[in-house]
Amino acid sequence: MVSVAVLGAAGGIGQPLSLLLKLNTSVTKLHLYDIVNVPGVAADISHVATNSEVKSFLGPKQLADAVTGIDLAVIPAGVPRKPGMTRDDLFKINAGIVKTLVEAIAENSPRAFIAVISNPVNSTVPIAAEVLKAKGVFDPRRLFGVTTLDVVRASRFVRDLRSNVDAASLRVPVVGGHSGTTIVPLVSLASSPVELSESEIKELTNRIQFGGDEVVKAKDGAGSATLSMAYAGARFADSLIRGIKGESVVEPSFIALAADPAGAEEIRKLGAGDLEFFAVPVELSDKGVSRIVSLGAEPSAFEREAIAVAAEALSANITTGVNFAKGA
Ligand SMILES: NC(=O)C1=CN([C@@H]2O[C@H](COP(=O)(O)OP(=O)(O)OC[C@H]3O[C@@H](n4cnc5c(N)ncnc54)[C@H](O)[C@@H]3O)[C@@H](O)[C@H]2O)C=CC1
Ligand SMILES: O=C([O-])CC(=O)C(=O)O
Repeated sequence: MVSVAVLGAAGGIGQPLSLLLKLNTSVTKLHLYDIVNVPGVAADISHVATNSEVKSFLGPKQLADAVTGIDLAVIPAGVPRKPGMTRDDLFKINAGIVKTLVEAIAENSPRAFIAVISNPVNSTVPIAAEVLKAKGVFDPRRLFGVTTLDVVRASRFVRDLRSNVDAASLRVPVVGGHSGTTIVPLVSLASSPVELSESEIKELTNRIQFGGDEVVKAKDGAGSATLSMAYAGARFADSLIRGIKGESVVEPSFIALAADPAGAEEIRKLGAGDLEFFAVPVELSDKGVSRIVSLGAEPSAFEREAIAVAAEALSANITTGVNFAKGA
């Protein structure tokens, strides 16, 4: 019995993500919320022959009901990029949207897991944390920035370089944040060894860091990644759901490092310093983050340098989010 709400369900990500969640047999209730078009999306998805119940919630008056009695809220609400924009350019609009949605979750389902997709994730997750703190219900183990698309791209882009690699099973830990150089793939620590030259690793790292731009450019004004993001979001939601059901699952995610202060020490020493938030591999359970998983070995010198670069940019992004939420 797992109830999931998708907030922003009528959007480019929201629609295919909701469909994939309808196919997830662990989901028993699916609440679809948006400020436009969601009754049609919900009616359409509700005809898919799986056992879950789909309900539509339209507009701010139905927001409280949309997030009542839920175990997990997935948030892809907000505007996407157009060519020439950075993710940070989305802050002005998306910051307020995420704040409002998280306030509603805090008031109606304070124990729900929250998975934030809306960009800029490096700032929207700190906003969500501040909102939850202000409402007195912040549990760092239950708040997640969804960085799965970076992990998905890393596996797939390695496969583009080496056709003997299985993109579906290769796991590359990706740490840091979710924009440009804050995205740090640790190719040297992949789940199975990947033999690449130094220049290939540099190019691969750059491609993973700026993978979102490839899609923004190809869509030419019609938005950013939606289908691969729906896949990534559904995969992350499924990992959270498997955790809720008692399985132990490991996924990288952008979290508050307070979720596991002892486990965070390794990444702090590697360059995260005193940052409050960082993407790290986490083990999930019914409590959310059960621990930050050790990287298992030292990243390469190139990767350590990339972590230092990421930390500097992340610090500013986090402060922007915190200041917004505090009204500073
Ligand atoms: N974390 C990640 O890896 C990724 C994040 N994104 C981000 O996801 C967000 C959504 O992208 P798309 O689905 O392509 O955009 P979209 O514009 O197609 O859909 C956004 C949806 O949010 C809804 N919305 C707007 N304000 C809302 C509110 N106050 N409450 C509820 N719903 C609201 C809109 O009506 C629309 O249906 C963007 O911020 C984008 O940058 C996109 C790809 C990857
Ligand atoms: O690039 C964007 O704006 C959307 C995104 O976060 C991604 O595709 O990784």
